[in-house]
Amino acid sequence: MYHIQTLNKISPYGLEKFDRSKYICGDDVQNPDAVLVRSASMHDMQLGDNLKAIARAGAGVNNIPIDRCSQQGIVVFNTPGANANAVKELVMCGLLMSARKVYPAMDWVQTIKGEGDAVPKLVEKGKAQFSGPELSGKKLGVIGLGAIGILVANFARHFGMQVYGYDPYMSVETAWKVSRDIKHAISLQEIYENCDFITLHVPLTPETKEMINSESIKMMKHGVRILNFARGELVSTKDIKDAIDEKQVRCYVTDFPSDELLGHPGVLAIPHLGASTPESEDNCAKMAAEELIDYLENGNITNSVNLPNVIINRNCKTRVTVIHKNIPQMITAIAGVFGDCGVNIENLTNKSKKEYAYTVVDTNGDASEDAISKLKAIDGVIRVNIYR
Ligand SMILES: NC(=O)C1=CN([C@@H]2O[C@H](COP(=O)(O)OP(=O)(O)OC[C@H]3O[C@@H](n4cnc5c(N)ncnc54)[C@H](O)[C@@H]3O)[C@@H](O)[C@H]2O)C=CC1
Ligand SMILES: O=C(O)C(=O)COP(=O)(O)O
Repeated sequence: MYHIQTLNKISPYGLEKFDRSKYICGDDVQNPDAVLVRSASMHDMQLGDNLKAIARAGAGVNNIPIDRCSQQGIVVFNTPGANANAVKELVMCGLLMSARKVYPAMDWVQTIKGEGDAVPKLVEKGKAQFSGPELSGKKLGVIGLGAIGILVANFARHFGMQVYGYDPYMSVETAWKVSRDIKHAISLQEIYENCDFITLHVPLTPETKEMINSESIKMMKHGVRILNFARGELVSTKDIKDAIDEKQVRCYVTDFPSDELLGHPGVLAIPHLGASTPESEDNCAKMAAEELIDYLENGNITNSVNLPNVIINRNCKTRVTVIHKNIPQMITAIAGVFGDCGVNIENLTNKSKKEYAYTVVDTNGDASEDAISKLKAIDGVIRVNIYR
């Protein structure tokens, strides 16, 4: 039996992928083979020796100790694009809310309840304080043109916005999806200096942490509106509050409220609802479950953030997979063990990702305990798994 521990509420649509004759799933599962998680922080968690994989049903993996996982040979998956449409739709709502004063206006209109027949007149009188600009003709800067950024950039054109996109790491495959009308910004400065609205769609990394700070805000247009549906730590809380107080920033829409931001005028705080739609929860859970199942049962890796993607049909009696450091002589050493044990290799695949690599060996022979011990003893080998 495989044991799957869930750390957040995971859509049943994903959980039902696990065949109950082979899998036990639940939040109380101990010593799991794999963990299914959304935003719960795993940084302070012990990662047991039996743990082989973690699947993040979602995009951001900053809640997972990736380095520790790699060192322990734990494969970390995410579900690229599975919640992108949900986030895009809420970003559009955020854009509208940052311009038109819908939220404070709706609060205000409730205060005239009880005024009877005077309500329509009071509405017409009171509405003047809530006028806000249109999006059409304004410039939107999209930072990060991944699954979400591209959808946001392409959609915003339908609001009549002029869109600038910035992503120095964009793949060619991704570039094909960007509409031709989107201006390719070659620097962040170009976005900061030109745009009336700026929306962040980058992962939280040491490079992007607090990328919005007093220095970057200084370069922006007076009265800029900033949207953050990516991660709270991308924006310096102190600097954004100061910039709002100085009217340099007109509005900050964030899906990641902190105590200091709540109640601050000019901040529109949303309780991390970007991916909270049934459609996206289903998509993410299904994709995450399928990734775990194919890894646990076949050793195939799809959408891992710390190991290379390796998907090979299984048509041999035995598969042995090795997670190891990406250093010279590993393939020779691994193949040598099979040779020494008299086992013929039918197929050997090796792929690497940064400091780590993955080797899959298929054979019609058997992998003896002796062979497995020898593989584990190779300097640089982190984990060996057998699939029969
Ligand atoms: N509010 C919510 O509920 C959700 C938030 N997110 C957040 O949004 C982020 C983006 O999600 P996706 O678009 O699905 O991820 P993605 O991986 O498809 O796209 C991220 C893009 O950012 C780019 N990038 C990385 N560093 C950059 C930098 N320094 N400057 C400019 N571009 C840079 C990458 O090249 C990539 O194209 C996630 O990492 C997560 O933190 C994602 C889903 C839901
Ligand atoms: O996918 C992401 O990065 C998200 O932020 C979504 O988080 P959630 O799964 O809604 O807790």
